[in-house]
Amino acid sequence: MTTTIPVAGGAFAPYEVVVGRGLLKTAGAEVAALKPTRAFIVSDETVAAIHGETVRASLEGAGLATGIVTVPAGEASKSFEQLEAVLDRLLAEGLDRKSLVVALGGGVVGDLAGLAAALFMRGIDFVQIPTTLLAQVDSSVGGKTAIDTPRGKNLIGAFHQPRRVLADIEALATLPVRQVRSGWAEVLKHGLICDAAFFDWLGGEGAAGAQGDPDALERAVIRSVEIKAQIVGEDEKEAGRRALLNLGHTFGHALEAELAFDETLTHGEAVALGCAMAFRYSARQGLCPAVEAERAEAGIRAAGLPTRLSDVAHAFAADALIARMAGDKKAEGGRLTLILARAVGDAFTDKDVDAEAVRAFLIEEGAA
Ligand SMILES: NC(=O)c1ccc[n+]([C@@H]2O[C@H](COP(=O)([O-])OP(=O)(O)OC[C@H]3O[C@@H](n4cnc5c(N)ncnc54)[C@H](O)[C@@H]3O)[C@@H](O)[C@H]2O)c1
Ligand SMILES: O=C(O)C(=O)C[C@@H](O)[C@H](O)[C@H](O)COP(=O)(O)O
Ligand SMILES: [Zn+2]
Repeated sequence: MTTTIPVAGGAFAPYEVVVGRGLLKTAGAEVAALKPTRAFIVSDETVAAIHGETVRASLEGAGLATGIVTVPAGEASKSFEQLEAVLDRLLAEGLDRKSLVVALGGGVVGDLAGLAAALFMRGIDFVQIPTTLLAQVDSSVGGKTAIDTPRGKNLIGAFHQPRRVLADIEALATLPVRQVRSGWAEVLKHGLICDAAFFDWLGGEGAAGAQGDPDALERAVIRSVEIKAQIVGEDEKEAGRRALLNLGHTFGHALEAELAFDETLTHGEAVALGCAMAFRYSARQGLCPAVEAERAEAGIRAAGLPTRLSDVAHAFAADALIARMAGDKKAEGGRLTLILARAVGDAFTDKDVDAEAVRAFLIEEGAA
């Protein structure tokens, strides 16, 4: 059985996210229905070795000319160097404007391949086949594509929506447990933003999902995609409500950048810690009851995710973190923007954050 979730709102061509089992094997027919001249796979070395042949055979079986380009696994591949390598390969392969890119992998591959598709001949179609939980619940939906630079996270990118998203729950069976938990962080984020009942389910009946239980994972993917689809349908380019999806990211991206995007923290772990910090900061500023910040932190920690700077083996400096946060894409005219909360399930955007209050908070949190 599959579940189909529409992503629509008028600002872009509508598309569907299909969630189900065995979708890697049937991807060929789904892609062929879009009638491309070719369907070229972009993946990373790890995913290509596990799932590449299934998808390649499915595309070929559906009569599509195909091929595959891979990048090394990991965040470091969201780089100018790998973007250039992928684009050069697409050119060398002779793809045309009616060719289609198939992004097969986690958020790194989706963001990189999506940006390559946005740039190739000024924009060609792409299909997302997300193989991590994080990519299924978040990065494959909504059209944000990007690479990092040493100056910060996702600073070079484009909005480019996929034509279709195929989220195969069976693909998650090979995912390391650390990566399952990492994706769970973005799932928890969706509950923290706007669905307190979902957040409580994730910590109760649904908690097995964080350990890889496929039924709980499927429900978590479906509800997450419903939440994200509704928000991006209203606000594709983050003029307003979409910024809520950045809960935990202003802190989280600053931590990732300070760690030079190494493996100390995955993106999901940084977001988990960032969400706990956003709730504690909200409580400190009197915007949210302390008990709600404790509820948020307990739910995140119960899933085995970090909630405190002391959980990370690195000495962070408050000023360095603030400088990173000032370079965040949400900052306007030098003012920090943070996504804060009144309670679990009730996040809001604060565009006028006092940097001195954040500095004091970071020092209370253990930054130097
Ligand atoms: N565009 C967006 O809206 C958006 C949203 C959230 C996150 N992101 C981005 O996504 C990235 C993180 O994505 P991620 O967490 O998927 O990381 P990732 O793509 O690096 O994947 C994590 C690891 O899992 C491996 N892997 C992937 N699928 C596998 C499978 N089925 N079996 C075994 N191993 C598998 C990968 O090779 C990699 O080593 C970050 O760069 C983040 O900024 C983007
Ligand atoms: O889709 C969005 O909008 C999000 O903010 C989702 C985030 O989980 C994701 O990490 C996104 O890439 C962050 O966007 P950025 O604009 O802060 O780079
Ligand atoms: Zn994220």
